[in-house]
Amino acid sequence: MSFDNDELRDEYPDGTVRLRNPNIELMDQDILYHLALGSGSHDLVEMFGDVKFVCMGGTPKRMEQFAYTIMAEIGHKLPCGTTLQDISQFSYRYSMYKVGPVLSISHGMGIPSVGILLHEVIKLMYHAKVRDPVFFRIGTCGGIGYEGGTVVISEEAVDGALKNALELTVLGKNIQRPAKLDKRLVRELKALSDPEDPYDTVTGKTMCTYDFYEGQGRLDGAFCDFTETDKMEYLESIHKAGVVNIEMESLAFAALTHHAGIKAAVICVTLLDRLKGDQVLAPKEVLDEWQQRPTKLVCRYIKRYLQMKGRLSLDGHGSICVKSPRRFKLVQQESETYD
Ligand SMILES: O=P(O)(O)O[C@H]1O[C@H](CO)[C@@H](O)[C@H]1O
Ligand SMILES: O=c1cc[nH]c(=O)[nH]1
Repeated sequence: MSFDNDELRDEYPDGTVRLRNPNIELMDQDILYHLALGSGSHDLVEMFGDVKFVCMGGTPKRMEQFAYTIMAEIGHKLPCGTTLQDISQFSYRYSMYKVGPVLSISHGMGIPSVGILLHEVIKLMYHAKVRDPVFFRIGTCGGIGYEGGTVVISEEAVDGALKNALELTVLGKNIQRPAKLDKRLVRELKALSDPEDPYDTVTGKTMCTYDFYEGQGRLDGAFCDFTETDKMEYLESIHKAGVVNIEMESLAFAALTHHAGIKAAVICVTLLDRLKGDQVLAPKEVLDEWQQRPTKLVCRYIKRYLQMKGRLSLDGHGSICVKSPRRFKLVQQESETYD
């Protein structure tokens, strides 16, 4: 198992995030407006320089819960009597929590929302001089041929017409950005799924649409100009083309991280099988439990990374303890044969 972004090493040997925008370094300060942060008003290196993992998901609640979960998993301690603070609370747009090397951020719904956030988080990584960050989207989706509760790791993202690129209109012209995800990261995450998990973890193509209803071929929106037969023909055709799930952010997530040279993965849980229906019918408690599933995989990955780097070790009972140099050696040996 390797955690280095080898393909990008040649381009950015020190691992820092480079912006493909010469304007930024000429600016006196850069205001990250939607994060309520700025390079002039905040010491971004001090605040974020140790970040390694950036985890994003749709809702503020999910990402707050994720922050507390990862805090317990890696044994991160807060000063006595304090709670995690939403760093971006005064943006009133996104929520952001920091737990040691992990950032947990809500991205809202859809490509425009996650796109704006990615511009600012990628710039944040640059200003903070973060090295080789790994980005995860922890989401929900509709399955194609998979029951609710299945975890899907995206191999690539495609749009509603099966194009593997994000199309943007810039200065009146259409440009395309390849929506590629890191193949090795997909394999590493898949390898962390446990045969004992009471649900399947699968990989495949993820379709990303601009809409939840008509865009995903639902018959139950406020408008619908197609028949059930049209819908089923479309869903069967994308299923045949290798699409295993549909959601609404992966295209921008894959395209913008790839353009920035950042390793990224998308892990979603299915809320229903779209070949069987349109409405999300599972009870709230079941949906809440399902949403923990992608989180578990990401926690395993982060813990494994910290173990390999000697920043975390587990005792024989799976509880977290401060590693001794000897134990670190053992962890390293185990890790080398891990993949
Ligand atoms: O659960 P999240 O991360 O919000 O993702 C999925 O859920 C939303 C639709 O309900 C869309 O944003 C879709 O991509
Ligand atoms: O069907 C679904 C479920 C969750 N999110 C989506 O975008 N689609």
